[in-house]
Amino acid sequence: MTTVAILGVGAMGEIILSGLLRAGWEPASLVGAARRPARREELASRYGVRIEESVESAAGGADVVLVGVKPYDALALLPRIAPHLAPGAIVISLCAGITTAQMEAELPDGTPVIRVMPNTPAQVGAGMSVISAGKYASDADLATAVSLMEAVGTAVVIPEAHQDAATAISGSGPAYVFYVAEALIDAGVLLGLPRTVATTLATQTLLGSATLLDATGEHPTLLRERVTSPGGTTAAALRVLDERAVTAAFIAAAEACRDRSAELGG
Ligand SMILES: NC(=O)C1=CN([C@@H]2O[C@H](COP(=O)(O)OP(=O)(O)OC[C@H]3O[C@@H](n4cnc5c(N)ncnc54)[C@H](OP(=O)(O)O)[C@@H]3O)[C@@H](O)[C@H]2O)C=CC1
Ligand SMILES: O=C(O)[C@@H]1CCC=N1
Repeated sequence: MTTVAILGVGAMGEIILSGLLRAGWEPASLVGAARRPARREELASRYGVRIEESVESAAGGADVVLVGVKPYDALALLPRIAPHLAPGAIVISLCAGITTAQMEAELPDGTPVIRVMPNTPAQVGAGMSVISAGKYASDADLATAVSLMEAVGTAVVIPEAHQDAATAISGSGPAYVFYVAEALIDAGVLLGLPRTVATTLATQTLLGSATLLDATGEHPTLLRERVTSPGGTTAAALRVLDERAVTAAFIAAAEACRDRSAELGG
């Protein structure tokens, strides 16, 4: 049984914890570390998992150590856990921007380090994780990380140079989608729909469209054209989105996200 320690059980750490349990992982194979007593009690009673105060004792003995603290806390945490790592333990960072080389520099020589950028749909088994190996991680270590993240969704291995770009698309991407969902719901309410109805319509439209895109493998342009009847309603709406430069706004937002990720690492 692979044992996993999650250091920093905040938003993302809790999602991975709950996602692994949902995927059938044994509570005994998981341990978390959280600083606040109330948070430790909350997590332990919600998940039946051991939650330690100390990152050192949570990391000690684990096969996989997941670093789920904020990027600017991560590098200070690694020297603390370094003396407690089990031989062969893999350190997996979830932190935006922090490079495997930066982490390796804070850990004993030869420690296998893997960088993962997950996303929040992992909570429901629909996550998207992008994974890059550090210089000491073997193919077997990489396979362990892939199989861990596949328990909570889809996982792909990418060159580390693409991690900041991937963060701009899949890591932060759910926030853009929820932003669109909020906009559609508010638009529906403005047009007179009850909020519950607007919410159902927006949610199912996002879900159905993503499922269609995935299931058919068709290009989104073709799928969009199929919605757009000549002289009809969709063309009228899309003209407004183009006039407001929505595509350009998404590109600029992704660039800002990528740059912030690089800055967090720098
Ligand atoms: N949220 C997301 O969608 C994604 C986040 N990530 C990455 O995940 C990481 C966490 O982000 P997120 O979950 O959003 O942030 P949160 O602030 O929700 O979580 C960070 C957690 O780490 C805890 N923490 C910090 N230092 C320690 C310590 N020494 N011992 C124990 N716990 C500690 C914090 O505890 P306390 O509450 O006491 O401060 C907090 O609960 C980041 O590096 C981020 O880049 C990656 C992909 C997606
Ligand atoms: O906002 C953030 O910094 C984190 C990383 C990717 C998603 N959330």
